[in-house]
Amino acid sequence: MIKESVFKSFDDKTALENQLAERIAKQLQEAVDTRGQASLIVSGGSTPVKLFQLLSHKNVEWSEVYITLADERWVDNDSDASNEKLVRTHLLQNKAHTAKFRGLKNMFSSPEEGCAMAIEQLANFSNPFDVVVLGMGNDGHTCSWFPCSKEIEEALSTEKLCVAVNPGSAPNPRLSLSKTAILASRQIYLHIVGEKKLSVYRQALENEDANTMPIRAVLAQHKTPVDVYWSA
Ligand SMILES: O=C(O)C(O)[C@@H](O)[C@H](O)[C@H](O)COP(=O)(O)O
Repeated sequence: MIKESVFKSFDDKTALENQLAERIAKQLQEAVDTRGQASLIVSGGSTPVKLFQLLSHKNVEWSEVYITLADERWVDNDSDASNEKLVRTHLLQNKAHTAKFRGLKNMFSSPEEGCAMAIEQLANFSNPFDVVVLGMGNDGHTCSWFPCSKEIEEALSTEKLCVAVNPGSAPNPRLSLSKTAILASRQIYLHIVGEKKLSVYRQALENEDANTMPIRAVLAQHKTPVDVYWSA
């Protein structure tokens, strides 16, 4: 059993979202105050929508905040499957509309071909990243580290910041930040909601193999602080 991460439990998702948005905004502004800029890595999926909306209203010097994605589906940016579209619709609004968003999807026809250009997009981001917000799937994936993909070992071992992934169990080829990129951060949050995800999270703590339970690559490490925010 690993115990490196901090587990915060909330009775309802609204309380979780309010506290997490407050904490992220504070950390971003502290980064701007201390180092002149901040970086925020966010995930797609359905879980973070309300969190994005709350964050977009926070008082942060957003024009000094660089934002990118933990992973992206290789679809057009106006597709409903696009994580960039999700971020543009819910996060880059209100006070946050001045943030410097750098997407991972580009004009290349596959994530394999687009990988180098996506890495270039990260050149201005502070190293380490200030805040990373991850989600988790019911198969234990985070980012696009799918246990079913042939690229899983590469995603968890490459020194490169991005990796192309072709998941067998989920639609669309993807481009994902690698484990190396994600762990090069000051703070990681894992944002999960519901009993099913709580049980997957518990399984990940017990399962010794990160290739079959990739979220473990984030949970079972001592380098970067991870706070797990869970609500029923
Ligand atoms: O683009 C994506 O799909 C992701 O970034 C992915 O890692 C996501 O965070 C989980 O699959 C959880 O997704 P839900 O929030 O929809 O459960």
